[in-house]
Amino acid sequence: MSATPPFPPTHAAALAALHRFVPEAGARYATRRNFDLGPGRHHAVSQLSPYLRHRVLTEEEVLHAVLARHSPETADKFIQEVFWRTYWKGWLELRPSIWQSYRSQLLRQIDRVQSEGGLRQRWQAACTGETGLDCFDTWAQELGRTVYLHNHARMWFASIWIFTLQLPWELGADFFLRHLLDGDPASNTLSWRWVAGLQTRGKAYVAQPENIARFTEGRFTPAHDELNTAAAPLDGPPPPPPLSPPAGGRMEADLPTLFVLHEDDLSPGWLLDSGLRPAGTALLSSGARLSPLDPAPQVTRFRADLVQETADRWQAQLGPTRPARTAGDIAAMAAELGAEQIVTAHAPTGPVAEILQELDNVVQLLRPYDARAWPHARAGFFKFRKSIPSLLAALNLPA
Ligand SMILES: Cc1cc2nc3c(=O)[nH]c(=O)nc-3n(C[C@H](O)[C@H](O)[C@H](O)COP(=O)(O)OP(=O)(O)OC[C@H]3O[C@@H](n4cnc5c(N)ncnc54)[C@H](O)[C@@H]3O)c2cc1C
Repeated sequence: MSATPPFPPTHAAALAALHRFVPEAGARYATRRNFDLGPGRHHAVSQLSPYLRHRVLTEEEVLHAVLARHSPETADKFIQEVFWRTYWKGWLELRPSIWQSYRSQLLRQIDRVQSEGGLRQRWQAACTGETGLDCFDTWAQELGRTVYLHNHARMWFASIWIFTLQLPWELGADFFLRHLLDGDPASNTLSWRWVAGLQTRGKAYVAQPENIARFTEGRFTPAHDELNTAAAPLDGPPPPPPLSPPAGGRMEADLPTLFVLHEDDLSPGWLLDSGLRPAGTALLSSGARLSPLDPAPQVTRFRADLVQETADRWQAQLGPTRPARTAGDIAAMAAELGAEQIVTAHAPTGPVAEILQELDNVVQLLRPYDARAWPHARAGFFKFRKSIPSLLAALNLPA
């Protein structure tokens, strides 16, 4: 197996991956998506998440491509999965305090790791894949090597981390965020909460040996006494009530403008089409703020490379460009250019949004797709799902 992950940081590679996968997005995806056959054999799923997460490809583009080939009924399962991403993002956008409390609990758990030797050893063994549990260790090492994990492996891994190894869920979410190329504040934090039983309160996801054996086609056959199969959900406070969805700002097309191209939205065509003519562009990648611990170098490099590649493709319309890591970098560039406004695509809850919040005069423009979808993310996915037909209808999909 190659040590090089199959995710070149380019739009062309993202499009090629989409076109390769589209024929599989119908019945085959529905029947095979839960099977994890191991690295190099994830052909039943799209592996588009590193590109979708950074919006090198947008959800709309992917839905368009799939529905040009399949009926909504045949591709129903795949469409729903794409909307899970949209839903989690909207849900966290309406409850940003969940991200803030995850971050502060993570700091607390990292302190514990430093002061409690036993916890530190168990955490290190889990991160390096040396717990003695064959399936878990293999997934930890696969993640380290390929910077991707199949969805089912993520569920089993998180469940074993929390219930069998009895490690704090925040440390597991952080381990994923630092190693996944698609590491995402919403999908990651809320999926870990869901496995733990904090998201759908009282209902945890507890990995079962038979399920692992079946969906790995016998690659792993953990014994019953190796896994804690009768675990109770973790206890925690109920989620706060939803806030109002973000309204999105309005730019003044005639003002001298600095554009911030950031890693949460790397498809700037819609902004340029709506009249944005920047005097210059700051290229914002927040890799270093992902975690108090060091992210995997592949993750920070992938993000920075994707931002740079996007800037190269749109170079003619961006003015002079320069990498930025902090609010101070952005403010300095705005001052040098004499910019009177800073315009950017709305950054959802997470490190990029935190950097932008440190600036005064930022206009964050909200994609119509997000503006339509996020208000439906007030409750569970079951309710959100009912709005999928109307959200699809708004996309002007092929007849
Ligand atoms: C504990 C845990 C942590 C996770 N952390 C992340 C994360 O940090 N970043 C991330 O992008 N996804 C995360 N997921 C969701 C999901 O596992 C990945 O999006 C999916 O495995 C990506 O692989 P794919 O592109 O081959 O998916 P496919 O099966 O081909 O699905 C197509 C697309 O639908 C979306 N999607 C599919 N499943 C989910 C899901 N369960 N939740 C949200 N969106 C989904 C993704 O955009 C994906 O690219 C996590 C899931 C779990 C259980």
